[in-house]
Amino acid sequence: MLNLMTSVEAAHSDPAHNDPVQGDLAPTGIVVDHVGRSFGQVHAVRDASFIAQPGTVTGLIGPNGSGKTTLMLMLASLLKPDSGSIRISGCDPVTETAAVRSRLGWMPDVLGSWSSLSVRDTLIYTAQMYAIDKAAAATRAQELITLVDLPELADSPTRVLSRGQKQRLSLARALVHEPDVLLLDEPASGLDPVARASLRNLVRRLASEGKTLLVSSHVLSELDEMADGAVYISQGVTASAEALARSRASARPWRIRSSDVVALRAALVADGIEEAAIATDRTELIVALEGEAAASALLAHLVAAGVAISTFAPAVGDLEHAFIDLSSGETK
Ligand SMILES: Nc1ncnc2c1ncn2[C@@H]1O[C@H](COP(=O)(O)OP(=O)(O)OP(=O)(O)O)[C@@H](O)[C@H]1O
Repeated sequence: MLNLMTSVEAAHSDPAHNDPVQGDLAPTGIVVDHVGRSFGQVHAVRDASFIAQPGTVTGLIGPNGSGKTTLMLMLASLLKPDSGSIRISGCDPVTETAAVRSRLGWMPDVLGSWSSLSVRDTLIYTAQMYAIDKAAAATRAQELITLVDLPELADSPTRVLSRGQKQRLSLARALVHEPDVLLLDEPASGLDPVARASLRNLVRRLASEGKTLLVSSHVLSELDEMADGAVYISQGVTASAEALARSRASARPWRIRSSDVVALRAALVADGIEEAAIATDRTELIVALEGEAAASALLAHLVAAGVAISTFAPAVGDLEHAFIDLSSGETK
């Protein structure tokens, strides 16, 4: 199961959190400390703090308009924060822009591509922009074409690519210079199930190579499977450790299946769950339970009562639960 919110917890529970950059933490990965950015009267990001460690995948989740893209643009050195500080592999995107860009790969949610260039030439020219010589750029382009599975389209102009194929080219482009830190904005958008599975494998592989990945997505089940932790942002503010702890302990629906639904229902009622609080979803019963300990205790009681249980699992993933729970309340 996902180790929910470890990244943001690290930032909020660290004694040096008031200034994580000056604390004991090694200046690697991504360190965001009380960052804010407004556009006129619109406070797109008010107060964002978190740490994403090397070798991990961190999800960035939040409702529409909560500041995810603005935050990513600041991390990518494409937008200057009004307040706070950012470190990418120890470098400041504002004062050490070139160093940050050489260490960071950015996959935007929509690929701005040169439509008449081929996939291969797009990658070669991108590599050359990072001062990779032509021969090495051609070799790197071929490696990436294989990696993201675009061999048939390698020499076609990018304008013929489908949305999903453009996503794969965008990811390849972000990887051209072998960055330490990767920002992926909605990477699974437009991908079919097979391409999503290979994206997930690739993301995990990049993390196992020691890279730091920050992935924003609205497809929470997708993130649940690939992320080690997540940062939740709402109205430009990252969730506090207290809000996350409350969310983890709050009631969430569990799905229970038995070949004998009548016996299952009776056992749930005998365990103190009100009849009205038991929902039915086809062959399964759904009950709200507060935390893992309550779920373990109920399962033990049902088994001890002799009910044959074939499914006992959360009805929503960790991230979806946190998202729904945190969206319904204050984040700070
Ligand atoms: N250049 C800009 N000028 C004015 N307002 C902006 C600008 N960019 C973003 N905003 C506003 O800042 C807020 C945060 O936008 P942002 O795109 O960062 O959200 P998001 O979390 O990425 O949203 P979504 O999930 O819908 O992609 C929104 O209210 C948006 O309208």
